[in-house]
Amino acid sequence: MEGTNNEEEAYLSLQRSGFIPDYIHIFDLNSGRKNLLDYDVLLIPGGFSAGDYIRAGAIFAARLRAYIRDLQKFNDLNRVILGICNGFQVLSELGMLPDTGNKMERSMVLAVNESNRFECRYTYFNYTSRNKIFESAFRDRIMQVPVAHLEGRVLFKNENILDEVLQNDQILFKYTNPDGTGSGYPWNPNGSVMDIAGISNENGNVIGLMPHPERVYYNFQMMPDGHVHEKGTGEYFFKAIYNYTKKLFD
Ligand SMILES: NC(=O)CC[C@H](N)C(=O)O
Repeated sequence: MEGTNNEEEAYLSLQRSGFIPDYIHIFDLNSGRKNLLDYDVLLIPGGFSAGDYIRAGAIFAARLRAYIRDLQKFNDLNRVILGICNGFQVLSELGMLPDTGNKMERSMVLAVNESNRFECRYTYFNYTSRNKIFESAFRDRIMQVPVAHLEGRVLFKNENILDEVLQNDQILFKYTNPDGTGSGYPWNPNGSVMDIAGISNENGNVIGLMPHPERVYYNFQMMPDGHVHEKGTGEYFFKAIYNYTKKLFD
């Protein structure tokens, strides 16, 4: 969509992980030239869709709502729907995240960062979930990953939603300091509740995260921090999705 600006890194990351990617513009859906259901994975990339007017992701989500049946079908087929940064904002606007109880009701927001400014720098996350897609790639690892957003502060509509999210093991990625012993600003760049950097739906196939693994596919894109990074965080991330998706067809 107009204002998206991370599609190329996303495309290349998918391609390098084994996928055969394709760009789909919202106009391709409007004209019927492309159909979401012809694909096995949908990635909504980062950017400033519609200039972040109203709220980041709100206009993109309103326009995607025309294809909500296809998105639901995608979901029913267990196919991965991934939203990175602006894509995460879109999925939460659509009610596809955290979607506790599978009702597709909007129950979270990505509010303006507590610092009230755009935060663009490296952060770290740790992985504490048992989500089947990322379990082997990330279990007990602290990963470095960049963020770049103004509206990244995860807030749930009420305590019940947070409780359900916790019960269902939907928190995938949490910001942490580099040794995994705590967080707080600046390690949590936005003030997200429980240091949330990324979550999934109840079933685990719809995933949203604020950090950008597609910007660190290679280890030379990682910030030198005294640790040996054999691979970029993005390679682990996208290959995990590729391996999961491939299994759906085996
Ligand atoms: N990198 C991004 O996708 C940014 C998302 C959105 N424009 C924000 O600033 O919050």
